[in-house]
This record gives sequence, C-alpha cells and structure tokens, in this order.
Amino acid sequence: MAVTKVRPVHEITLMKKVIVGKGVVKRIPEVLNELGHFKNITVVTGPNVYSKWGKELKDLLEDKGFQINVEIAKDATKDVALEIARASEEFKSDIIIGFGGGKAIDIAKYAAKASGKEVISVPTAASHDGITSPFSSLKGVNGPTSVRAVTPIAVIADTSIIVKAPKRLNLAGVGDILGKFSAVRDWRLAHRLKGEYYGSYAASLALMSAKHVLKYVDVLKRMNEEGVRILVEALISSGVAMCIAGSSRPASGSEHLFSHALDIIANRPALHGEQVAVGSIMMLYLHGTELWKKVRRIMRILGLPTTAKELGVKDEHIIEALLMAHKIRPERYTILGEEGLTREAAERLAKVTGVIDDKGDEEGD
Ligand SMILES: NC(=O)C1=CN([C@@H]2O[C@H](COP(=O)(O)OP(=O)(O)OC[C@H]3O[C@@H](n4cnc5c(N)ncnc54)[C@H](OP(=O)(O)O)[C@@H]3O)[C@@H](O)[C@H]2O)C=CC1
Ligand SMILES: O=C(CO)COP(=O)(O)O
Ligand SMILES: [Zn+2]
Repeated sequence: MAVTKVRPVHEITLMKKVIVGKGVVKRIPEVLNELGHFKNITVVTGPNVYSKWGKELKDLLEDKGFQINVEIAKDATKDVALEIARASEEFKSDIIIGFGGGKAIDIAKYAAKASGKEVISVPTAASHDGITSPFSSLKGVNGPTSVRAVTPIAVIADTSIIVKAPKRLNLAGVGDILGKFSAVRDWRLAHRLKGEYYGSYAASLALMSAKHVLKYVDVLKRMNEEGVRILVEALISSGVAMCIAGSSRPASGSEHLFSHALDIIANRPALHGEQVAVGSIMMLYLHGTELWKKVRRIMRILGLPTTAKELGVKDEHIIEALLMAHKIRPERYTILGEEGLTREAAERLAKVTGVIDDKGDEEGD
C-alpha cells in the first residue's frame, strides 16, 4: 500500500488585505500607504485593459504622488515575466501591481517573485482564480507550467470595472470554478492510488466555491454587480485553497490538463474558464458521477459553451486534446491515468457527453 506523503513544512502565506466593491480601485493609494513605504510602482497590464482603464489608473496613482512605470505584457511566458522583472528593477520599483486578466496577473506575480518584490492583484475581469493564488501559469513548450510565484499582499477587485468586462469573460470565471468538481476528485484519486499529499481543508474550500456558484445561477446569469461580487468571492476563496494546499491541486486537475492541451492544439483556443468547464463535464463523466449532467445543464442555462462548436474549435481538436492531456503534467495523477485515453475512448467520451457531434445526448438530461 502506498505511503501517504505529508508536507514536512506547512508554510501558508495569505493576503493581508482584500477589498471587493464598487469603485474600490480608488483605494489603491490608501492600501499602498497602509502596507508599506511604496513610492515607485510598476503596473503590469495587457494591451486591451491598458487602452480601456490604464490611463485612469496611472493618473489616479500619479495624482497621489506615486511614480508609475507601465509594462504591457502580451504573452504569459517566463521570458516575458523576467524581462518585466528587469525593467521593474531598472525603474527601482518598490512594488508591482498586476492589473488585468489572468495573464497580466500571472506575469505580475512571477515578475514580483523574480525581483523580490510584493505584488498587488487588481483584476479587471472575474475570469480566473489566479486573482489570489501564489502560482503563475506560464507557457512552456509542453503547455503551461504552474510555477510558484508570490501570494499578492492585497487584492483590490473593483466590481464597477469588472461588471463592464465582456460578459463572456466573467462567465469564464464561473467555468473555472465549476472545474473544481473534477479537480478535487482527481486530487482525492491521486491520494488514494499514489499516496499523494491531500489536504482535505483545501479540497473542501475549493469544492465550496464550486457549490456556491451552483446556488446562485440566476444572479450569475445576469452577471450584474451582485453576480460579479459572488463570483469574485468564489474565485478568491478558490485561490486561498491553492495557498493552503501549497499547490494548484485543489483547483486544477484533468479538466485543466485538457484545457492546457487544447491551448496547444487549437488554432484559436477559447477562454481558459470555458475550456476548463467543458473539460470538467467530460472528466466528471469519467469519474462516474452523474454530476456531469448537472454541470452541463447549469452551463447551458448560463450561456457557457458546452460543445466543440460553441467553443469554436474542431471536433478533432477535442479528441487530440483528450489524447494529449495526461502528458501535459505527468507528475499530476488524474482520472486520465498514466497512459491516457485510447482514441476510441476519447471519441466515445466526447460523444457521450455531447461535446462533439453525438448520439450521446441520449445519456444527457
Ligand atoms: N495562476 C493561477 O493560479 C491561475 C492562472 N490562470 C491563467 O489565467 C489565464 C486566463 O485568464 P483570462 O483572464 O481568461 O485570460 P487573459 O488574461 O488572456 O484575458 C483575456 C482577454 O480579456 C481581456 N480583458 C481583461 N479584462 C478586461 C476588461 N475589463 N475589459 C475588456 N477586456 C478585458 C484581456 O485583455 P489584455 O489583452 O489587455 O490582457 C484579454 O484580451 C490563463 O493563462 C490561465 O492559465 C487561470 C487560473 C488560475
Ligand atoms: O488555472 C488554474 C486554476 O484554476 C491553475 O492551474 P494550473 O496549475 O493548471 O496552471
Ligand atoms: Zn483555471
């Protein structure tokens, strides 16, 4: 019988401050002054976000006497993050702010780690749970690797900015959260079969965020301020689960491996959270729970894609991604096993769950 691995040292770093609400971006100067002596600030953002909100943030900070260096990152790679870390050191930055979607925040967190600085997370969309996690998903040759970065010292989620983000982006955040149903099952399986360390508190916390969004489908469908607030809280809580677990295990299992594989295979992949949720439908089916039907039904109600066509990818890309998924992070044992699926099994899985053209809807609800 496998011996369960324990974590010899259990070091958990959490945020010092979380502010969620309307117009709270205006409180960044106050938070900066409260948490340290920060004068020079590097803001890491993306091109779209910068054109929409960048000037406003820059003006706000400069008006309060901060020196601002803006770095616009287009790609979430280690090289880009290290380049930004260097630019931030040249600017003599005291702190980094990640302002944007998941990629900008991931780069900011890794650049902060590389330059030995703190980071503040200011999400402009509720599209991912990297808002609070201490990890960055950075692209490598075999898909993204989850690398340890730093836990943001503060999270400032301005719901009046997030509510104006494209609805599709915020719905993708619900998709990322739905992925926890399969991620936690994978983690438990790895514990049982491989003796991998399993943190039941972190697992429960991640699961709770997923159950929470199921309770609020109506308000999430509208994705108004209230919906955004509920979603942001669930994302924060799932990020905290990663802080407690010391890895992205509670938040990322076979459904994420499928999504990472699809990012490599599809010419124009869909959003992270959309792909994760479609992956979760299929992985929950493999786990042998009827929950896959409920997750799919909720996704349809919300307007999340549930098929290859709706994701905008080819049926064949889904099959290829299912075949590649187990190779993305071989050390992370999941329901896909060490050998992965056969082509026949992958086709059957995608058809039965209705992800590709199917007769499989017979099994659905
Ligand atoms: N580290 C972790 O623990 C986690 C990391 N992730 C990672 O996060 C990424 C997914 O995040 P996601 O946000 O979906 O992807 P992106 O960061 O790529 O953002 C998607 C698009 O939305 C745009 N955008 C963001 N906010 C707004 C806004 N308010 N209005 C208009 N457009 C906006 C971005 O603009 P722009 O071009 O300006 O950036 C970008 O074009 C993946 O790389 C994933 O691996 C996901 C979960 C957890
Ligand atoms: O996306 C994530 C959690 O939602 C992070 O997962 P990865 O560890 O797969 O990059
Ligand atoms: Zn994710």
